[in-house]
Amino acid sequence: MAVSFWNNLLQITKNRVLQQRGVSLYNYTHSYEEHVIKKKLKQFAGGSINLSKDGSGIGVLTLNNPRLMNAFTGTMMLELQEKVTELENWKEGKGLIIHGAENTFCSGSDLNIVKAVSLQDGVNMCVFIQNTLTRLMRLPLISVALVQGKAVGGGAELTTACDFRLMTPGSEIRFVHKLMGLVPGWGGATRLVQLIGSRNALKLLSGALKVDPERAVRLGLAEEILPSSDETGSLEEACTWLNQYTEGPADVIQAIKKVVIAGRELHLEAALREEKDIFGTVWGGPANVQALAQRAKHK
Ligand SMILES: CCCC(=O)SCCNC(=O)CCNC(=O)[C@H](O)C(C)(C)COP(=O)(O)OP(=O)(O)OC[C@H]1O[C@@H](n2cnc3c(N)ncnc32)[C@H](O)[C@@H]1OP(=O)(O)O
Repeated sequence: MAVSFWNNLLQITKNRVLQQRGVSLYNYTHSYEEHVIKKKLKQFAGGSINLSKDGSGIGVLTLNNPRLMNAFTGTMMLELQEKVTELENWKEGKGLIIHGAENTFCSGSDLNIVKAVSLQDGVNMCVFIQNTLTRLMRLPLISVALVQGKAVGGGAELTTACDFRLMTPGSEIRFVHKLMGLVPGWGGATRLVQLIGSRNALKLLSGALKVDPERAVRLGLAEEILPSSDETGSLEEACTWLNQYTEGPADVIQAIKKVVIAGRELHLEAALREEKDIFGTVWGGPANVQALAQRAKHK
């Protein structure tokens, strides 16, 4: 009885800590020191991560390294962390679309890094980006990966850190890790299992299968296949798709995403408590007061 009480308390505390923004799963006891790996990542420069935020609360994050099919260089990993921090603090934000420049999504880690770094640095880079993608997944924004062209390796992993995936005709998601003698390390395997179940995840990873849009929809990995395959058209279509979920005040949309994160990540009792706390942030708020004053009916 006493043991289960303490275990429960430990679990709740752990979950609370993990839910806090910017808190890493790893620290120096895991031989992980963020400032050391950041210095290393600076040595692998190239490409950029661009963020544009519009007045309606939709952000567009562009992976921009088209010469290498938008592979992640070290400086892009650093920039992604900065943009995630900016998005965590975006009070007016409601939604986020992640896409790649020049009509392809992302080919994972820059292979020049993979070739150059030691085992310890490789693992620490993996920790760095896993932390960033965990924070991305927990953003209080509704996020969409717009998959055009190819999402390969770490690029496939990145798609799983978004709430939804929309694919254009002819695009493909492929976990090629096995062919590289690797397994996912950016959190992609864990998230894939949560998204499509362990049997399907095992098939995609062990077969390094090419997942076309039709298969992705069948597996529940993608929501929809967009009609356009051109860059501008598909971005507009992704925005329109997202708008149906982001209509309304930012504080309410953010609260909705937060209760879903709590339900997904916490044990039942902790999730219920968290839900109550989040409820308390919108009760009596402007949107609530206005809806009551208008005697809103929902026919
Ligand atoms: C835990 C992290 C795991 C990882 O992410 S490990 C990395 C996994 N990714 C890969 O192995 C991708 C290797 N690349 C490919 O398979 C193909 O390039 C890919 C993405 C299917 C695209 O094929 P194509 O459309 O035919 O284009 P292509 O091969 O001509 O590529 C254009 C140029 O981009 C380069 N490129 C593509 N992905 C890269 C990468 N990840 N790192 C470094 N360079 C990369 C490619 O070498 C080519 O350059 P070049 O024209 O030969 O000089």
